[in-house]
Amino acid sequence: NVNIYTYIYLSYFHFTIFYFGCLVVLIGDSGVGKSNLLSRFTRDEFNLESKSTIGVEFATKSIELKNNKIIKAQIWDTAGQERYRAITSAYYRGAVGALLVYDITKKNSFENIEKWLKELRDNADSNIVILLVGNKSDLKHLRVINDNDATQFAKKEKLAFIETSALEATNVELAFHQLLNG
Ligand SMILES: Nc1nc2c(ncn2[C@@H]2O[C@H](COP(=O)(O)OP(=O)(O)OP(=O)(O)O)[C@@H](O)[C@H]2O)c(=O)[nH]1
Repeated sequence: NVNIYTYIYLSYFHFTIFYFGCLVVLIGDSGVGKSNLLSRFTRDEFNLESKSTIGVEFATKSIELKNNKIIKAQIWDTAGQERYRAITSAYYRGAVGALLVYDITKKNSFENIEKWLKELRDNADSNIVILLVGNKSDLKHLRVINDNDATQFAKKEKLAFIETSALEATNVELAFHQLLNG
């Protein structure tokens, strides 16, 4: 039971994909740092007390690819909270890439990657490029997921893998570029 406002909302987003071309989605548990990866990449901003995303937020940025082509990437930050699942899964369609994010200090967020990956594979186009991202690499003393476990998992699932810190701006640019360069 989708109401008329939801239809208008969805049509608007689908129009913007058509207009901007390259859609990337950020996926993962609530609190892993998706909103901050987006703000670091698009505005070079970090927010220590960022609020939970409601539904979907987006930002755009022009990126120069390896082949010198300049594309305008539209990046959607989807809410990690369970209650928004019904809205966000509709947005996977049409995405060329996905950053699948967990927090290196939260075991649950890594265990849930399997669930996110399934949701992504069930809803997204089959040729979508997926990058596994271990965020908050600055919190070395709180690390519970070592990069070996993540590398193993990524290999098994045929994903690329990178660790980032939105706080220290480590590998954030690289992650988006790697994703869009395919
Ligand atoms: N130390 C550290 N903290 C981070 C980093 N990235 C995000 N945070 C913090 O983690 C908390 C959650 O970040 P958000 O970006 O709001 O997380 P989110 O995944 O967008 O959460 P939802 O919108 O609920 O899905 C905030 O307090 C951020 O300041 C990072 O790289 N290092």
